[in-house]
Order: sequence, then structure tokens, then C-alpha cells
Amino acid sequence: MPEPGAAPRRSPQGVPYSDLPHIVNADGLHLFCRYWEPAGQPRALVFIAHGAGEHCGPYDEMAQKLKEFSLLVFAHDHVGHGQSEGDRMNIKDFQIYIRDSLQHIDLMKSRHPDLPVFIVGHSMGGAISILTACERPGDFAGVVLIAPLVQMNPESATPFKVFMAKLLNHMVPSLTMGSIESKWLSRDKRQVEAYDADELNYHGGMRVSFGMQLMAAVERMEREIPSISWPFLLLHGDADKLCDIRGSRMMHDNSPSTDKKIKIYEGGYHALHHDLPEVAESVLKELTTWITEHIPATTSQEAQ
Ligand SMILES: O=C1N[C@]2(CO1)C[C@H](C(=O)N1CCC(COc3ccc(F)cc3Cl)CC1)C2
Repeated sequence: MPEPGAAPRRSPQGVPYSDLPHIVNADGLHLFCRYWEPAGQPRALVFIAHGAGEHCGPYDEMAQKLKEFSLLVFAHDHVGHGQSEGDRMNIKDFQIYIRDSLQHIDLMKSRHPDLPVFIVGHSMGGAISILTACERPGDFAGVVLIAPLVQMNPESATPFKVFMAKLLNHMVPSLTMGSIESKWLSRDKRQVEAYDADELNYHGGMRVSFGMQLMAAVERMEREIPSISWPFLLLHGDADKLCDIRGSRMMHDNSPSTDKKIKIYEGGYHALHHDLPEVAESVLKELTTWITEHIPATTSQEAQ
């Protein structure tokens, strides 16, 4: 409980967290949460992990669609993102994203102990999803990855650039590199304009220290992939300039999972769920079908 008389903790936008759905993470930071609860009995839990610089608001359409299938969807803005506390798009250890995700997932599992749990992750949220599932390999009924960050883009992360980033990280870690080029997010200009206009997105430069954390996450995934046995669905555009499709192909080809699927969208840009309408529609169809088909039959159904 806050000290009596203490000023209420407020979101970066100035809203008291007492007026917002939130959890408090292990470092005492308030994370803004969203929940999409179906009218009747939910069939499964779905946690959505958003990517770098964005927040969980733009996943409302996806969550509404999942809710129509009696799925209980939940998400939070990662530390340093959107309406959550923390230094904007920066993290001292990538593990914090995974720890916080497991905290929120465990909270929802405690409320719905009999429901299977799925994760849907996009881009950096895909890396969070992969490493979260790797920490609890038996806990998830499935993981859906939309253009996940699995490997560095070899054009942007040349050995020289990686060397310079590591050197600069020791010298000036708060130095900023370029920002995320929104033109590569989607072929739908309205979606790019919406991203650029969204004040809850971080539009500043990426700190070298944050880039280092992303690289460390990539290295962790490279080590984990040969032991991935949980079910997953990969969706990736072959014109993605932000997260190379080769990472998804490598994960699909090198993981021992016997229940894995990759769907390539020809000409697709990075944010497939916000790409051209026919692609976004296909992505929603693919992930809702895959998740509902991966909900284990309940004992009552088995008894029939
Ligand atoms: O709809 C959406 N998608 C979003 C935004 O809005 C894209 C963004 C997102 O998560 N990434 C795109 C950029 C990428 C940069 O990667 C690096 C940069 C420097 C570095 F040193 C090492 C790496 Cl790995 C990380 C993943 C989420």
C-alpha cells in the first residue's frame, strides 16, 4: 500500500494508476494492462506480447476477434512502453520483459487454473514470447509468432556495426542510433500514418544499450532453438526489412517441435497484422484457427 498522504503513482501520461488496470512488477514499476473477456465461459487464455516502441493498444482488433472465439485475451505495456512506467524503450536486462510476462501469465492462470494458455508475440514481442515459452516449456498450449525478432537483419547488423555497437555500449550506452523506420511496417499507408500519429508509441532513437539487449536476446534464442519442443505457428512476410525472415525459417527448420507451422506472406512487410487488408484478414484467420485447433479437448468432450 502507498504511504498515507503520498502522491498517487501516475502513468507517463499523468493518469493515476488507481484509475487504470495495472500490475506492479518485481521492481515496483506499474505496468498498464488490457483485458478482453468473452461473455461466457472462456476456453483458453491468450497473452499478447507487443514489440519494441509500441504498446498493446494496437492489438485491440486482434483481441476482439479472439474474444469472439471465447478466448480470454490479456496484455500489458512492457516496462518503458506506452502507459507503463520505466525509461522509454530501454531495459537494463531483456529478462525483465520475460519475468513480467510470466508474472502476468501466472496471475491469470491463478484466476483460471483449468484453462490452456497461449502466447501471441510480434517482433521483439516474438522474442519475449519465445524466451518465455522456453522458461516454461510445458506450460503453453501454443505460441503464435508474427514476424518475430529471431535473428538480426544481416544488412543492418554487419559484423562491423555489431562491433561498433559493443564498443559504443561501453563508452556511451545512452547514445541513440536510428529510430524504427515506420515505412517498413506496412504497405498500408493508413497503418503507417496511424503508427506515426500514435503518441503512445516511442518515436525517438534506439539507444545503443537497448540494441545490445536485443542482440543478447537474439543470442539466447540461437542457443534455445535446438531444444524448442512446444507447438508454434510462424507468420512472416518475405519483404520484411525490420526482422529478417531468415530467423523464422531457421527456427522452423532447426527446432525439434513436431507441431510447427510457418506461413510466408509474399511481399508482406513487418507488421503483417497491420499490412494490406487481405493480409491482415488472413493473419487473423490463421491465428484464430490455429489457436482454436490447439485447444485440448476437455474431459467432458473426451467422455462423449
Ligand atoms: O507494429 C510495429 N512493430 C514494431 C513497431 O510497431 C517494430 C518493433 C520491433 O519490435 N522491432 C523492429 C526493430 C528491431 C530492431 O532490431 C535491432 C536494432 C538494433 C540493434 F542493435 C539490434 C536489433 Cl535486433 C527490433 C524489433 C515493433
